[in-house]
Amino acid sequence: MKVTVVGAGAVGASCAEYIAIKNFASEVVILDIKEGFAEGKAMDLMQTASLNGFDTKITGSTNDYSKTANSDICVITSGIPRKPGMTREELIGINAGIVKMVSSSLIDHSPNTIIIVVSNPMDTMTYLVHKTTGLPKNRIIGMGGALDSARFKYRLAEALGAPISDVDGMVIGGHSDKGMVPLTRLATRNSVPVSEFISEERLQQVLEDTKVGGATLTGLLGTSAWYAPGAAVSGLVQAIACDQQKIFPCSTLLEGEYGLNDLCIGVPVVLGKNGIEKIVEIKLSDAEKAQMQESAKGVKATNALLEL
Ligand SMILES: NC(=O)c1ccc[n+]([C@@H]2O[C@H](COP(=O)([O-])OP(=O)(O)OC[C@H]3O[C@@H](n4cnc5c(N)ncnc54)[C@H](O)[C@@H]3O)[C@@H](O)[C@H]2O)c1
Ligand SMILES: O=C(O)C[C@H](O)C(=O)O
Repeated sequence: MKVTVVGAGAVGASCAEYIAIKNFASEVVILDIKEGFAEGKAMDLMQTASLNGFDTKITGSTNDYSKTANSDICVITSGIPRKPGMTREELIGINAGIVKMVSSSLIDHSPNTIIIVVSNPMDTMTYLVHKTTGLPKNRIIGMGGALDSARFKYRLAEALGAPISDVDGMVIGGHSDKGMVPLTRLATRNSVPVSEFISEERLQQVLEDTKVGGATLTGLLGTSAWYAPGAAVSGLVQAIACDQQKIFPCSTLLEGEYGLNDLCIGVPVVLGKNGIEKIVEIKLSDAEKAQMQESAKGVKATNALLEL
């Protein structure tokens, strides 16, 4: 199993590290445009192999896509991150050009690959990869919901005073400060609805904190987060590489599902060896449906800025 990660920055390196530590891939290639940067990150990571006990071979490449040839899975993290006070949508001007160029170069060398899009604004970048590559929809996956759900569980556990492993919950919708739809109605502590343990008001606070999870970290760090994003990507890569048939909320092209068309947005999907094996349509309440419609409006407004 060969995995390419484009972008050796904070998220790309974290993602490569988690993939290696989980020890399911034979090879990870990290590629970056900055001279020597990917090679340096790859060497540093390889020097953790004996310490962390993995056999995955990590190599770096300065913009040489021949090194990525025949990758089973490619992850796109190249592009600029936001700074405090910015929205993800403001990154479109620079990141669209980068993602377009990177996705075509990847496909030139790995025509059968599955692409995971991370660069922001992620839902729009995922849509752009569809328009650029024309790959079947099961082979283009946007990562956002897995991260947002992890943050939701973190906030739920905090509110409940419970261990995170006792908590389950999912965030669907757009990966944006306003567009996320944390499904509080379906969140549970060991199968019991969380509303049995905390007030509606506290749950609303959890929802609000979850939606601005990325912005909160950007304010603290001065740039956006990388550990949880890297871990979330590695979870998707592992589910595909190991044909786990697990459900994750991912951004995918909708063609009528959830009453939405012609956009990529986060919904639950089953991930396995073919990428997106199935879009899972769960029954939403009227309020949740309305939130999804609103979220889709936001994503479509950003998509409209693309020069296709
Ligand atoms: N979808 C998500 O949940 C999620 C989570 C975190 C970050 N992100 C996004 O991921 C992107 C990367 O974030 P980061 O913190 O790693 O940024 P970073 O600046 O640390 O790293 C980005 C890297 O991309 C490289 N790059 C730029 N243009 C390139 C090109 N044409 N080809 C190859 N490499 C190129 C840069 O040299 C840099 O090393 C940002 O757009 C950020 O908003 C998304
Ligand atoms: O918040 C960001 O800009 C980066 C990423 O989308 C995140 O949610 O951490």
